[in-house]
Amino acid sequence: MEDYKFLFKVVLIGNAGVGKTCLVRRFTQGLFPPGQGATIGVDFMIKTVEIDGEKIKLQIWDTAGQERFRSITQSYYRSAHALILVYDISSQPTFDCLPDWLREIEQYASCKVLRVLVGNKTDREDRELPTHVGEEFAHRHNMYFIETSAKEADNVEKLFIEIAKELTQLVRSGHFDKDSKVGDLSPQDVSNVTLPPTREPRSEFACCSRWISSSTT
Ligand SMILES: Nc1nc2c(ncn2[C@@H]2O[C@H](COP(=O)(O)OP(=O)(O)OP(=O)(O)O)[C@@H](O)[C@H]2O)c(=O)[nH]1
Repeated sequence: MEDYKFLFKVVLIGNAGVGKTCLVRRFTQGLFPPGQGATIGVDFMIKTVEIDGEKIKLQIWDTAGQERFRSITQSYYRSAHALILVYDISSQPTFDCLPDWLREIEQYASCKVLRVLVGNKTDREDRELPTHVGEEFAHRHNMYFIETSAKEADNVEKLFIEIAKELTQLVRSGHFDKDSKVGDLSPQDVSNVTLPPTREPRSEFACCSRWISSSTT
C-alpha cells in the first residue's frame, strides 16, 4: 500500500486562459509549458507533499474553463476538498465572472469545501486588477487569497502547500465528516471522507486574511 497519511482532492476552476493548467504543471512538474492548448473536459495530476513529517497526497483536478465543458466539470466539484478559483490579474473580464463561479460552487460543491481565490499572472505588466481588489473580494466571500505567477513560479508552491496544511488541520479537527476516528485514518478512509450536501451555512472560513499574499509588494 502506498505510504501517505491523507489524500485530498483539489479542483481548479475559472475562466478559460487564466492559467489553471500552467499552475498545475508548475507545481507538479516544475515547468511552464509553452503553447498548451485549452483543457478538454478535465485532467488530473498527483503530487505528494510533506506536512509536519507526514505525506499528504494531493489529487489535483484541472478543469476546462470553456463554457461548453461546464456540465462535465461541475460533476467534479462535489467530491472536492478544496476548490481553487483562478482569475487573471491582467484581465478584468476574468474577474467579473467570479460571482458566476461562486454560484456554481454554491450549487455543486460541498458546503465544507475549502475555497481559495487566486489572482494569477503577476509577472505581467499590464495588470488590470490591483491586489486589494482581489483581497476584498476574497474577504467578502470567505475565501483564502493569494496572487501567483505560474510563469515565474511565484507563490505556486505556497498555494498548494498551504492548502495541504489547511486540509490536514481540518481533517484532524473533525471538519470533514467521517466514520472513523481522525487519528486512525488510513488513506482509504480519508479519500472517502464524506462531504455533506451543498447549501449549508458555512462560517468556519471567515479567515481569508490568513494567507493573503501578493508577489508584487
Ligand atoms: N504571463 C503569464 N502567462 C501565463 C501564466 N499562466 C498561464 N499563462 C498563459 O496563459 C495562457 C493560458 O494558460 P492555461 O494554463 O492553458 O489556461 P487555463 O486556465 O488552463 O485554460 P483552459 O484550459 O482553457 O481553461 C497560456 O498562453 C499560458 O502560457 C502566468 O503566470 N504568467
